[in-house]
Amino acid sequence: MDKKPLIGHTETELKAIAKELGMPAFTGGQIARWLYVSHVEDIDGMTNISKQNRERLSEMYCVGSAAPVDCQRSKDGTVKYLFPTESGKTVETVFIPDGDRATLCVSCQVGCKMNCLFCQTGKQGFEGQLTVRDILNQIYALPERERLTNIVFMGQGEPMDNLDNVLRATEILTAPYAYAWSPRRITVSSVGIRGKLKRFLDESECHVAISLHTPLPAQREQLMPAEKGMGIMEIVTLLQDYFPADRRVPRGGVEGASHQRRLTFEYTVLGGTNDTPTHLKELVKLLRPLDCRVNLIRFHQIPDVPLKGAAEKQMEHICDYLNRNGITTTIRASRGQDIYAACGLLNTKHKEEALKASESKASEK
Ligand SMILES: C[S@@+](CC[C@H](N)C(=O)[O-])C[C@H]1O[C@@H](n2cnc3c(N)ncnc32)[C@H](O)[C@@H]1O
Ligand code: SF4
Repeated sequence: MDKKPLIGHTETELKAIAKELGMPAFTGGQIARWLYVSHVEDIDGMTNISKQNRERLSEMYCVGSAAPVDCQRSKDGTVKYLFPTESGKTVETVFIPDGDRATLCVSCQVGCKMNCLFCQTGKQGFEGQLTVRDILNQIYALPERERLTNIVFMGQGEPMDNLDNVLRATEILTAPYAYAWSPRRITVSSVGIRGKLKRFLDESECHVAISLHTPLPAQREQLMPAEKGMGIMEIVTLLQDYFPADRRVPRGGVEGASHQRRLTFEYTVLGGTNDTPTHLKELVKLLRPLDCRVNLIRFHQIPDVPLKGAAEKQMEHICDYLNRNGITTTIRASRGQDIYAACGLLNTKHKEEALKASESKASEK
């Protein structure tokens, strides 16, 4: 029987495991700290637990961390890792240092069901959910772990489609006994899924990002089939209950001074597709009732997709227009261009190489 990983369990669950194995419940608390504070590599390293109890624990459990199996380094310092999952697949995680900040872009699924036209992970299709251990291992086994200041769920997969595990992972990241991060250092990005988005808004304190990409529902449906399940109008109506416009910091106030939860809309600018004057006007109309900001993203070209990015001047024009019309907007710095930091590409390369290797092995036989 394979040993079960301890990473991914909350303190309460670890106490239950300890009790089940005939140990005092507080041993579960000690295990939680060895895992999420000390990041031990094996159970033997939990030295304030008796040798006998460590041996008992080791009969059924292991720590469960696994180092990345591949990585690509950009000349701008961005590093893209490929982490193994419990189910034997791989997912991407991108480390993005930026002055005194360092953001980790984590994955929550292997592939994705949402099939957005512009996304390489969407092309991959859905191959499975990440477990809580898989999500946390991207942090636990990250070589730059101690430098992290922010985490964004903007890697592979749709967080609302693996909500229980995403909530459990963020619970451990923010729990005082574990990572003790403020939820304001974590952003969860979603296309919006009916029922799940509301549950997330009610049960989490983390920042929210919504992938918008066009204010026109019919066009959004073409770019993002998830629009059929929960349309952008319904998303905005729901968000008004949590981020009403009158919550905004008044002009002249210090933006970001309040430690409120933040709502951001992500808008990948596609030249000639979602950057016309009509789009800009509709964007302002759509977002006016909300206390939100917009993040303009440069499109990372992916193979066989007839979409293109926009020129730098056009990105700046959109940014100015939205800001002039009262929507706080920024352009996301493009990082790791030389290593294809756009999600999905390292995983695809890894799979193609594995396929080639197995084909050439087969032809040798
Ligand atoms: C990969 S998704 C993961 C989180 C979630 N599934 C979502 O769509 O919000 C994170 C962001 O990357 C954007 N994205 C996907 N493919 C892209 C590409 N080729 N170029 C630029 N942005 C892209 C998505 O639109 C989304 O805003
Ligand atoms: S953009 Fe997000 S939701 Fe759409 S296919 Fe990619 S990962 Fe899935």
